[in-house]
Amino acid sequence: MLRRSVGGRSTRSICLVLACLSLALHILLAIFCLSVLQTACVPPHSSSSSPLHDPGSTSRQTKSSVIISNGIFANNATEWEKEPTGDKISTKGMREVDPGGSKLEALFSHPLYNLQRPEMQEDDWLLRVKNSEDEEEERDTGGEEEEDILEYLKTNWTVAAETHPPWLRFHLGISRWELYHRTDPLLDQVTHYISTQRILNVVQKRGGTQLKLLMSFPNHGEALLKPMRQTRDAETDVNLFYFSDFERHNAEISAFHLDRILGFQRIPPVVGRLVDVVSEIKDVTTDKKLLRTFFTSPVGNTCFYGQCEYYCSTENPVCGGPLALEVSLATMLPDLTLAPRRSWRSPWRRSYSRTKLAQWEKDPAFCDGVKQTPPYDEGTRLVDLMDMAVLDFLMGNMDRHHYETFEKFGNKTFMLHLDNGRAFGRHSRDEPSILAPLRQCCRIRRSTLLRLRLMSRPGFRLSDVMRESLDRDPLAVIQPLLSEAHLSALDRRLAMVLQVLHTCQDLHDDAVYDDLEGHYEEPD
Ligand SMILES: Nc1ncnc2c1ncn2[C@@H]1O[C@H](COP(=O)(O)OP(=O)(O)OP(=O)(O)O)[C@@H](O)[C@H]1O
Ligand SMILES: [Mn+2]
Repeated sequence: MLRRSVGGRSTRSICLVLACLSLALHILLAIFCLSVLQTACVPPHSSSSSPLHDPGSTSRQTKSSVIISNGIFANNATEWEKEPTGDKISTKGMREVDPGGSKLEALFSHPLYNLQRPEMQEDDWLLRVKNSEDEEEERDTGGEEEEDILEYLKTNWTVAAETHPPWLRFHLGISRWELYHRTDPLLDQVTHYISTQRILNVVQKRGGTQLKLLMSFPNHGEALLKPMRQTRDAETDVNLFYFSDFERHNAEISAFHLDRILGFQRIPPVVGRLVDVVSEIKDVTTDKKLLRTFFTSPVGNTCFYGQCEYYCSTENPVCGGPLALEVSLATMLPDLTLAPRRSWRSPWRRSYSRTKLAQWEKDPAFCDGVKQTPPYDEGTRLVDLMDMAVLDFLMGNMDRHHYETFEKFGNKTFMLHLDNGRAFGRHSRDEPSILAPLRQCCRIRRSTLLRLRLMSRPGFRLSDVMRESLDRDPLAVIQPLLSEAHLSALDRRLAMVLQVLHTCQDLHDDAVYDDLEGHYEEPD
């Protein structure tokens, strides 16, 4: 009996020990599984989640890279050079895309987006830190309006760069080849600055045809405001000519994101903001002509219309709801007194007439003449035009009558893609005539071609990376900046661009302008 009870107790304790052991093993197993799962969920580049920040990108150079002839260059690009059309591209030489991860990060981590910059010479920067001689000169030439800014620059350009306000660092970072470096964290700071800083003053901006406001912030920062006039989904009326269409604030924002995704960096940073039409415009403006146009609508919304050529009337008011108004804010470029710009008429400019056709619409060989005409006869200007045609076709922008360049750089520089307000008007129709430059010239930068092909692949799909990029804009919490219909139009149009390029490559040996030729640098 005693023995049985002793035997029973020891069996019970053995069972207890076994149970504890099994429990401990299960807990260990659970901890292990959790940690493995968690690791699998961490995106390939852990990052800050701030808008537009490009994680893991603060270092400007990648390990294996090619230096290229006209200024730009790539890693392991040769793998790509041999590839035919988008759908046939192999994954050779490509970073694996984590199916659950960020496609935008995967795109921006790709070697084609981490091309090594050429070494910058002093005169490749638009502005330079000043010395006392420059200051003297400026005192003599500056206009009254600019004096404040010049005074500010004079006293600040010599101090440590970190103390410069973001807008000034943006200006100081403009180079011969691009407006900003895509991986520069400054981009985040400048958009954050203009989307959050107190608005000190508002005046109407002259030039152009539609209402635009110039907003001033502390530390002399400035931004160009375009207001929301219609809902995101409102498609342009089919009976409206391109030159009568409303400008859209979300088009300005989306164009900036698209330009950056295409790898161009030719549009100044644009960000959305919700402004209070009374406390942030009416109460602070010193523009009496603007102030006179404020009124309260029948439903109690505060509205205004300003003074301009198109749509500045009581019938076309810009209204808060009742006070909040969605706007786009574009970072201002350096003042023209500091960095004069040249405006160029686009060879493929439309006629801006209801009845007349432009020369390029009548002459299929139009490009032959353009190719022989300066500045398109040498350097990268012609391929820059092609890049712009691709950008405009993707976003349906028919309003590219002019483009600008910085005078300082002569013809050896990039083209600014300003004024994108008439883009993204229609998603249900594509406008093939915007691709006329590409179709007629059959010329494209290799780096552009390869990036376009990359974005036609599911892992880097253009609509997906655009959606993700636009989601980082402050206005995305109200409503996505572009509707799904506009996003899928991007994919459809990209396929059309690639088709045109495919045909070009079949017909012409010189269709691809090789900006990626060069020698590999061994990883260090
Ligand atoms: N970010 C910017 N920084 C400095 N200047 C700018 C900026 N954006 C536009 N501008 C200047 O302001 C002018 C007018 O801007 P924009 O072209 O956007 O206006 P618009 O009313 O749409 O013009 P248009 O009627 O000619 O199409 C431009 O030609 C350009 O020179
Ligand atoms: Mn315009």
